[in-house]
Amino acid sequence: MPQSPDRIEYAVEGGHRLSGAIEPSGNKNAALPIICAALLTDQPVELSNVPRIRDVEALIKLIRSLGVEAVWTGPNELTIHAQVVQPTQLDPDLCSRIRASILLAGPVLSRCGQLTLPPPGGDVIGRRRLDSHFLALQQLGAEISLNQEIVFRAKRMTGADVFLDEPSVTATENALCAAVSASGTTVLRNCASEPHVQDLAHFLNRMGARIEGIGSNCMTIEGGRPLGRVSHRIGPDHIEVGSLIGLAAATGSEIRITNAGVDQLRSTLMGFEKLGINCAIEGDDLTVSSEQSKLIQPDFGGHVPKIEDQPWPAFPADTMSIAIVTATQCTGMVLMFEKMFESRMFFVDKLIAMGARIVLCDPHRAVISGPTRLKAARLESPDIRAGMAMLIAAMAADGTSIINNAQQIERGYERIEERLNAIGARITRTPARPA
Ligand SMILES: CC(=O)N[C@H]1[C@@H](OP(=O)(O)OP(=O)(O)OC[C@H]2O[C@@H](n3ccc(=O)[nH]c3=O)[C@H](O)[C@@H]2O)O[C@H](CO)[C@@H](O)[C@@H]1O
Ligand SMILES: C=C(OP(=O)(O)O)C(=O)O
Repeated sequence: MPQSPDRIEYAVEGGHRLSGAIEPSGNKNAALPIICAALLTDQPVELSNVPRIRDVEALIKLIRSLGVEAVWTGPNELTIHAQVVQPTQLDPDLCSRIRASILLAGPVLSRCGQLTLPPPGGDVIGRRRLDSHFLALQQLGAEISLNQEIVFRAKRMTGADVFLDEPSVTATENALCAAVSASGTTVLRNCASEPHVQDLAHFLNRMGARIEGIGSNCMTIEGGRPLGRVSHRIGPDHIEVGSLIGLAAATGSEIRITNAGVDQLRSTLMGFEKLGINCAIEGDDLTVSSEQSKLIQPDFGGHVPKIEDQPWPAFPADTMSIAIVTATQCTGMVLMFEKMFESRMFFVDKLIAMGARIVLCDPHRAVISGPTRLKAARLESPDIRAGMAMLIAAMAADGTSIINNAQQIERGYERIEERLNAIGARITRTPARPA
């Protein structure tokens, strides 16, 4: 049956081993706030290593609708010139497709003093709180009212001592963007410090801001400094690197992940080591050899080990679905504890249908006992990472699986079928990607 061009299907022939080198794309969750932060200056901003993914394309449409120029000057090079920013009505459909639409709040408030934002969306993986955003922006001087849309207003933004109620990633990013333009000093306590938060902070400093404490949970921002022209390269996506490690291990492949950003991978590598998967580091490259024990490492005394997500620098929440599918191909038993989102684990019913032995104890905890042979299935991708987990399961399974709703995967992974096919995968995308 013909599909709408916006609905993507992957047919995945399982059982093929991958071999070769692959480079991760730029970090989705760094590119999105940095694109928004480019609106803080009326000077041109040149970005490279920008992932060409659906979330980025949606955000570019949104900033263009505000009168901002955004031009692709190369496959992953983007120039943004926000000579003017008009806080006009934003398309509710585009805003609801991505979580990152909320990231316009800090920069547009700083630049225009007002913004009316239709509700943001993003992955449907549980409640997506906005409270921390409001708490931070209000303390910096914004007034916020909620009806069908969120209305932000600020006559003047002033630095403050802000203690976030939780280390929310996007709330930290919004607060940073507001604080660099506010007059006076802001101290941002209990803030997030993920690689993408750090990347945004370094980008802002390059623009002329003064942010101290980058990488920690307390940043001090000297606001009101002039912000100008900047060139910046987006860092590698550590979640994509984790996905590639899981994929290689689950399919018994040998791959080299080049320019992997190894400095930011410690907790990810520790998580996979618990599954008996060890990567070799050479410079900034990572090799996953096909000779892995894949023996789940019990805790001392032979107890069932646990992989749990937590705010940075601990194991990332977005790598949890990948760790779950990888564990189905490992020997032993492991508890996966996803603490952040209430619905992220529900996709395991699809893995169970493929033959995995998983007990979903409650919405946050699943016990996996492996290894199990997976058989092909017809799957539907509910979100980016569950979609990637299904792609890994399908590539490890016997037979050909169909993954529907694969446009979800493409929200976060650039040309993934093309890049994996180049190292031996057999994925057919419908509709075919234009040459
Ligand atoms: C565009 C973007 O950057 N999206 C990322 C961002 O989303 P986002 O910024 O939306 O996520 P938040 O950091 O705000 O929080 C995610 C969830 O975790 C809960 N929470 C958070 C901190 C904490 O200490 N305890 C706790 O339970 C929150 O209540 C919320 O339900 O960060 C998430 C957590 O890394 C990632 O999954 C998303 O990919
Ligand atoms: C949850 C994710 O993205 P978003 O916050 O953009 O929905 C993700 O990247 O896994």
